Amino acid sequence: MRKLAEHNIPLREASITQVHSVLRDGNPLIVHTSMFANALASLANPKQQQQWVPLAEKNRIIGTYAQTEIGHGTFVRGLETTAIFDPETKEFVLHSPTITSTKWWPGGLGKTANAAIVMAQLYTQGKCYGPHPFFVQLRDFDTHHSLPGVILGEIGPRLGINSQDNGYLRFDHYRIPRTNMLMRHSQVLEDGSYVKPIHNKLSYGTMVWTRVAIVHSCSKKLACAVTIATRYSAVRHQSELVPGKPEPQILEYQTQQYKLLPHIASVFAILFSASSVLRMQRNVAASISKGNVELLPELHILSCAMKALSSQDSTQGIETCRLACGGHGYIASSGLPSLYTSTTCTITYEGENTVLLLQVARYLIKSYRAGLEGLPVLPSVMYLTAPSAMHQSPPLSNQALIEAFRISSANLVKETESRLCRQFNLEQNFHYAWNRCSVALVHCAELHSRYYMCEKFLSTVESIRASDRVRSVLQDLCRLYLIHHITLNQGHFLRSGTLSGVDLSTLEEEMYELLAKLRPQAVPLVDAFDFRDELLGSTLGAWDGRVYERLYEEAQKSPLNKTDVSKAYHKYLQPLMKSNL
Ligand SMILES: CC/C=C\C/C=C\C/C=C\CCCC(=O)SCCNC(=O)CCNC(=O)[C@H](O)C(C)(C)COP(=O)(O)OP(=O)(O)OC[C@H]1O[C@@H](n2cnc3c(N)ncnc32)[C@H](O)[C@@H]1OP(=O)(O)O
Ligand SMILES: Cc1cc2nc3c(=O)[nH]c(=O)nc-3n(C[C@H](O)[C@H](O)[C@H](O)COP(=O)(O)OP(=O)(O)OC[C@H]3O[C@@H](n4cnc5c(N)ncnc54)[C@H](O)[C@@H]3O)c2cc1C
Repeated sequence: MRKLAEHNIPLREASITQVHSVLRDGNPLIVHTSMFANALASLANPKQQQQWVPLAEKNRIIGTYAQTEIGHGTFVRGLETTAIFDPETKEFVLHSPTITSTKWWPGGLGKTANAAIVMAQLYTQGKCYGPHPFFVQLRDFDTHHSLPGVILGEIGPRLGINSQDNGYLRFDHYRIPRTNMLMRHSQVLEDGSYVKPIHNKLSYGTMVWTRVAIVHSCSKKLACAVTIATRYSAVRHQSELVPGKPEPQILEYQTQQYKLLPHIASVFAILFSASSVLRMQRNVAASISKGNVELLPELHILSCAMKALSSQDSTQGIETCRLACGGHGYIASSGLPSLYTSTTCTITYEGENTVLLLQVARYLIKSYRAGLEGLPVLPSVMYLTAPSAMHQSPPLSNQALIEAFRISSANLVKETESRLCRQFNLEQNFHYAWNRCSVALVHCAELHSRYYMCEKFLSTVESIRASDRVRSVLQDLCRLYLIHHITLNQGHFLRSGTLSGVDLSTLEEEMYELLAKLRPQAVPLVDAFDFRDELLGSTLGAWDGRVYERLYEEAQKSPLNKTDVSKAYHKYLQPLMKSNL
């Protein structure tokens, strides 16, 4: 918090800085500095912002975002917590009517937060208007005791991020003033009448914002992992590449280069996509302020697509980096296990990936059908029904590969839409037909998302003007990324006829050449990420390469090494050894 103040970083921008990496196993303030701060900024009206934002910025109020319940995370419309307006007292009564309505998971809720943005079903004048956000004080601001009518605690140990005190929360007819409903987009007036928003998903805005922040954070986490594994691979010597010759750096092995270099490339692909979505988010936020919500669906879909792809890629990349470090990758002091546990959760939270990809697929199918009917569609999906442009670029050039992605993606959407129609004819029910096609629909969403990411990588690299040599290295890296993802998805390109078997062999050959060409750039590339050793927190990945010394020094800090003979010897081992069991 002191660092944020020193650098004049507003609270709601903290999550896209490295500040939360200071803590190794989750940050109890991350939801306060990200979702809570953003919810106040985007869902509260100006008067409410004046009331709460300064207190949140001074950390008098520490908040969380309490939406998920034990019974429902994905299906937000299914939330059960109620907020019933009482016109007599001009208050909302918050209540948790069932066990499944217990709020479950919010970060920092267990012990840290004294307030929350609570998503609850709004009832007024006897009618339910769906989930809405409310500012709710949970603990006394001086004593930190939970308030009467509020029951809360921590949910217990998790796979990782155990310092984040994820919590549970129940309400027992807990009253809050009417003015605690966040009223920027929709309102309940004093007489209980409801004023609806200009778009009924504006109250989900904090989720959209967080998905964009997650994309950015995934590129940082993956950058940490590739830095550790690449530096280690330059220090580690093992086996013989040529019999009788000295043991080479493991980075000399082609298989090791294949494990690391595509993930170094992936850091850039995710980062450039994150920047593009962030720009769009800022534009949409500005438009919403002027009452224009036209681009909100596009932002929602793009943020779902990029959150899903980046969380999946970074998690897989981090695990590959851990495996690439052999046994030493499994030790906590390598930093890789905690990077993994703090990244794999991004696949689940803020919208489980499969669910988000199905949102993307729904948009693709709707846009494809609209395009066929000649109706207007938004820019990112115009290509689904636009004429093919495959032959305009030199064969297998970067541009041709992007076109191959585009056409294959359009082809897969077309094929899946036909399957959906056939299934609909059999089932006579759209929802059952949709479910029966959902694996294929997820593949459509993944290929569309990959196309977007590849396109952003290429266009960003080509726009670099500062240095020819930097651009040249990044061009090679981008080329490797494109070819790598084509080889991983060969079937789609063969099916669409955009690439032949011979093309794929040629590209594969080029990929192996690129691995060798980029090998000397591997260490400089990760050094350029410029992580301080303190932030990296890794015995394997420190700048000076003193891997073995650091591993040995770190082992000395193990509590078991405080004494030569442990207590357990006297208590258990010695009796066992003497027991003749
Ligand atoms: C270290 C990382 C850095 C920063 C991160 C900060 C903090 C990190 C720590 C922890 C964070 C974790 C926090 C959480 O997890 S909070 C809880 C998050 N929960 C979710 O994300 C729930 C996911 N579910 C949903 O979002 C939705 O319910 C849905 C699945 C997307 C939609 O369900 P569905 O039943 O289909 O839809 P409806 O609700 O009826 O919607 C119909 C219609 O609306 C469109 N839609 C949906 N959402 C939005 C939106 N947000 N904006 C605009 N439009 C939206 C939907 O596409 C559909 O449109 P149609 O035109 O097709 O009808
Ligand atoms: C570390 C962590 C931190 C979190 N922090 C917060 C927080 O601060 N605040 C908060 O409110 N919440 C938080 N959450 C909750 C999180 O947002 C939810 O766990 C997440 O949205 C997934 O919902 P769920 O758990 O209900 O999973 P479910 O939706 O039950 O998913 C289970 C399975 O069902 C599948 N499924 C569900 N619906 C569909 C569908 N329509 N079609 C196809 N398949 C489907 C999913 O793909 C998945 O495989 C956190 C969770 C974690 C793990």
